[in-house]
Amino acid sequence: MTSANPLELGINIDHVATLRNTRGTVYPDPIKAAQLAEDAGADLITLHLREDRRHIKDADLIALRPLIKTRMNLECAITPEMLDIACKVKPHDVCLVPEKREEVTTEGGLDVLGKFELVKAATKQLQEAGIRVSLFIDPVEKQIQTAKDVGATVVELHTGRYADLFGAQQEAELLRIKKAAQFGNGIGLRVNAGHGLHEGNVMPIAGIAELSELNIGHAIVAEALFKGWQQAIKDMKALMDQGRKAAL
Ligand SMILES: CC(=O)[C@@H](O)[C@H](O)COP(=O)(O)O
Ligand SMILES: NCC(=O)COP(=O)(O)O
Repeated sequence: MTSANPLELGINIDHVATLRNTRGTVYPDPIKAAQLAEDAGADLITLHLREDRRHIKDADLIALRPLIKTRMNLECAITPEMLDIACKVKPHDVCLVPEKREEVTTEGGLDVLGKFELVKAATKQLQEAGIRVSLFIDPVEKQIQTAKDVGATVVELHTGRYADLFGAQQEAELLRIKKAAQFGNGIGLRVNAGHGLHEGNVMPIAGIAELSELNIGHAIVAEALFKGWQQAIKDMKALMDQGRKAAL
């Protein structure tokens, strides 16, 4: 029997801020969402400070940092501005993600291979500030190995393609993610996963014993509209536990 890594749930609060920003009100408050999420069992809070600030604002990040009881995982692009902000705010983790202004949401993983020196320098700068660095990458062994080569200790596998597929194609992508997680674990990396996960597709991903953390946001905010924020988080945790147990 495979001994599984404990599986943690990171709640991404980006789209609480999206709803707030639609009218420029102060509600719903992403800070309150983060605190309620932690009380409901979230193991960490993830937030993505995008260059265009379409949802999370600098003020959200700064206000939340001292209030975090679990762990803050800041997602950001590799730019001097973002690295400077990260080194000032000092979240527990930074997950470096690719970013294009015109994208609706993150479309793919970071090309660590193609941006080796840039990623290596950013990783070093963040680690020297005491921040653990994760790289958001596609489930590709060469990208995982290169993540290790640039000094990252964590990778987050992009599950967006898995989320968009169905049937045999989704099964094939699930196997690709599983093999990537096994490879990453095998070379000593902490392997996380995220993007596009929801109640209907999370269990098979949770069943991958080599994964340590799932970051989920959009679908939780959506479910919260019908069952409430904390119930949506508790239900997702329960599905993750079921998925993990079913695979052992
Ligand atoms: C990196 C990732 O998949 C998400 O965490 C990211 O935050 C998606 O961007 P939006 O939250 O802007 O959709
Ligand atoms: N890194 C993935 C994440 O934080 C949340 O992605 P999503 O669930 O909002 O698609």
